[in-house]
Amino acid sequence: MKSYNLDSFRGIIIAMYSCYDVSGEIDLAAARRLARYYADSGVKGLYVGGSSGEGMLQSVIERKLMLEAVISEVGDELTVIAHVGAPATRDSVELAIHAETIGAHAVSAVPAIYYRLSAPSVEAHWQAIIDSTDLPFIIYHIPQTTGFQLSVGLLSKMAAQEKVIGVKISAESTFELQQFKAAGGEDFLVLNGPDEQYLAGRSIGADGGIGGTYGVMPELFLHIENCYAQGKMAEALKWQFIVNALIVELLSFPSLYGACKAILKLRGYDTGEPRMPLLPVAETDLPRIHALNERILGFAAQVKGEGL
Ligand SMILES: CC(=O)N[C@H](C=O)[C@@H](O)[C@H](O)[C@H](O)CO
Ligand SMILES: CC(=O)C(=O)O
Repeated sequence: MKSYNLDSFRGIIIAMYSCYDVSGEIDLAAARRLARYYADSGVKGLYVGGSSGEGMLQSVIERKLMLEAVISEVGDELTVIAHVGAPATRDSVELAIHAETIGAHAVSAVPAIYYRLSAPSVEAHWQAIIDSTDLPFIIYHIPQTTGFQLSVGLLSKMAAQEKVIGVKISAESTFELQQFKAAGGEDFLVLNGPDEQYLAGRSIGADGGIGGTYGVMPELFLHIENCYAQGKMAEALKWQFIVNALIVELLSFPSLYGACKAILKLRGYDTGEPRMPLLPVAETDLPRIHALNERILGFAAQVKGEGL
């Protein structure tokens, strides 16, 4: 049995976008405002500095600042998971220690990127992070970007440790998700990564999800989760399909994060542009962003009207 409160990690956790000012520097006030917006939306938590959070495009100091802004605003209300993955183990360890010092609820990390690493190397990397704090640790498995295939064997070995409470799986195989759940056991969390498969992942064993597009439509994912929890599968599926059409549109822009940030800006949350090499939305695409935002807001109002 894990001694951590696993329930605080079950549910909808937004992979939060980073906030920059006009010159591209971390914007602390904007980060606090965005975190507040999310806390008021009713989600369970925030995942800071991951893929959507552009942690890999920031310096160690910038990553600390972004996390500090979020924790100071919502650390008492939401579960805050600090993604500390970095190419160098020592940077990850520094970030993990900092996260613990300022009150993060868990740390998480991808395998060290860039080098093609062996499983023992990835294991040692993760172990150094785990050993550096008393915080629970969530593995971040995203082979399509890291190139590292996490085996069920290594997952099982990691999951046997008290501090390793779960895995966020962004691979698109729900079979793999189910195998990880089976290997980890009941008190090991499996968190769904691909937002397009939230309901599929949940149905086959995921305890919740961490996703980037949740950040522009938290109400819709909360609704899918509520429908699922109440056994209303047809309704849950209907909304997953609506969400998927929206995600397909989001993915049609030069960068997904640029599109999501442009939508947030329309709602009064200016988080700046994504960092290069991620592309912002072009001026000529703004009418399409506007229309997409209206559609999402319309669905959010509909869901609110339906209650549950
Ligand atoms: C690479 C990436 O950003 N993955 C996110 C997390 O796993 C997802 O939330 C996607 O943004 C989402 O599923 C859209 O494809
Ligand atoms: C974790 C995740 O979904 C992301 O960082 O985008």
